[in-house]
Amino acid sequence: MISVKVPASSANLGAGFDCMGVALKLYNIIEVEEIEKGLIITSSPDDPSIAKDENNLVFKAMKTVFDEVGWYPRGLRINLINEIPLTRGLGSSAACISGGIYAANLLCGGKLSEEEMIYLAAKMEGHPDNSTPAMIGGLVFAVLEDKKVNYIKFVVPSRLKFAVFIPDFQLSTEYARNILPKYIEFKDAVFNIGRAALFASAITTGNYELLPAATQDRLHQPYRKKLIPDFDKIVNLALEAGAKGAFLSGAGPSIIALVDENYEIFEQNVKNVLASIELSANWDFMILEADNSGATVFSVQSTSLKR
Ligand SMILES: Nc1ncnc2c1ncn2[C@@H]1O[C@H](COP(=O)(O)OP(=O)(O)O)[C@@H](O)[C@H]1O
Ligand SMILES: N[C@@H](CCOP(=O)(O)O)C(=O)O
Repeated sequence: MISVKVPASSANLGAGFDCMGVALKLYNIIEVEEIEKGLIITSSPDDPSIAKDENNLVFKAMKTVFDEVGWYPRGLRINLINEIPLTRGLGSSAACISGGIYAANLLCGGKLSEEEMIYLAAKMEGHPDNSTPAMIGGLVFAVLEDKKVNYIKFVVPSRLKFAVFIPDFQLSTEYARNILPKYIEFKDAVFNIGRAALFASAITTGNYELLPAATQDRLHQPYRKKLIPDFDKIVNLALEAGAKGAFLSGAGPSIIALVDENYEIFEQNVKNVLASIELSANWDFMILEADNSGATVFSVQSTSLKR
């Protein structure tokens, strides 16, 4: 049995739609084992949206590796231990895809390079900003090309924290992508380009005072916030509590805020306000650090199956 640990991820990071994302210390564990025959899939906690057949996202990701290398197990047992909330904008799908590809590559003897795995995952997900940090960790600037992903990984210092606000309702990424406009005004494109560049410079040089300006967006949040009634209240709450920027996590509905070393004061301020304001949904709140490792082998136990 091979066990792989794969992190959650928060994509876009404000202005960097489809090209910036960070891995977070919140994990799924994917356990895989070759068996004599058949496909057995279990998950905990179980969730009706998690398929237990060949439609399962982890299995589909594993199959892309088997198809790529031309090797197939006789049968497969997959056990999923899920900490990443599903369909909340925290990269649960990317964790399945990158974790499944990473696990399958281990199962077939490591035939794919890291670059090939990164590309396979981004191609399957459709954008590289979740799957790449889920695979390699860190805060990643990434662009999906025809046959590869061009990326830079930045190792995030522990002084930068990520406050995550998670509501009790789901918003599928597919739906949240379909509502985006096909065309935007030139000035909105220019607005985002500048802030994405400013974000990359501010985060890598530690100029966190620039982050509130650098995390503003006109490409996706103005459209998606209409689906999240408490969006403005939560963003303003975080900024007033001292966050260095607050914005939609991925396609939402979760909201994420950047917090520096004064995070304990921030946390207390947020908890006080969350308990007192009227909101349309119940919101969980946690402060996470960035994960700088990505998908890793959690454990390997020798399998009983002899070829
Ligand atoms: N642990 C999991 N096991 C199997 N499938 C999963 C798991 N987590 C997510 N998925 C699949 O991914 C879908 C959610 O993907 P998506 O809408 O992109 O949400 P997110 O913002 O969490 O990535 C779920 O409906 C399910 O099909
Ligand atoms: N760039 C994507 C990111 C989706 O992230 P997820 O965690 O919500 O799947 C988008 O904004 O659609």
